[in-house]
Amino acid sequence: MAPPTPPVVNFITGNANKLTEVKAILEPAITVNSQSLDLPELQGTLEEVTLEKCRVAAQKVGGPVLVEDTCLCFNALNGLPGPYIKWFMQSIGHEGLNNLLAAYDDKSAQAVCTFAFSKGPGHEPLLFQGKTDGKIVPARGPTFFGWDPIFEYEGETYAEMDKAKKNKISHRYKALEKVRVWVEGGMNE
Ligand SMILES: O=c1nc[nH]c2c1ncn2[C@H]1C[C@H](O)[C@@H](COP(=O)(O)OP(=O)(O)OP(=O)(O)O)O1
Ligand SMILES: [Mg+2]
Repeated sequence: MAPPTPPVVNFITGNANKLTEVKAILEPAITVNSQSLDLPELQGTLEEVTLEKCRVAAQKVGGPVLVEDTCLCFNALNGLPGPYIKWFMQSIGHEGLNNLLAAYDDKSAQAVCTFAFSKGPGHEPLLFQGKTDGKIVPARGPTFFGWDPIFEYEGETYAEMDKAKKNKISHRYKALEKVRVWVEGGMNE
């Protein structure tokens, strides 16, 4: 008998680094197809931002979609920049993000990944969240993925870390574990 075909998800993102990690974590158990769409992102809580992103993606694609929104939350700033980290990264960069915490002793932060899956237009998305605690440090390591160089976990920044290691402890890995269990369990609501 032929082996069963793995389930397929359609991951919508404009970020090639995210796609690489999602494939590295889920495949071969789950096949990851992808479409690159630049989705508008609302203001609000991380859950609201991700839910709306997923509704819009389902509408545009006209079928089942998986999307993800990533937040970097500084504890001293009550969770900011949070879902706005992309704009902070683009405008003030690694050094500016460190400077935001200069007035505080508490440099602790949380990386949060929220995936949302919708069966298609009009179907309310389901959320899957993963969090990893770390701290904000001056940049160390290669600079090709976002804030990886300033997020330190157990003595190493995400950027210094071996990719395979990041994909075993990251916010994205923890969220995708929940996605995987749900997909392999038959994707019931
Ligand atoms: O593991 C990560 N390590 C370092 N940086 C990261 C990571 N994951 C996302 N990032 C960056 C990308 C973007 O600057 C912001 C999240 O914004 P976010 O809207 O989720 O990502 P995006 O707009 O690049 O892609 P998408 O098309 O999926 O919305 O944090
Ligand atoms: Mg985005």
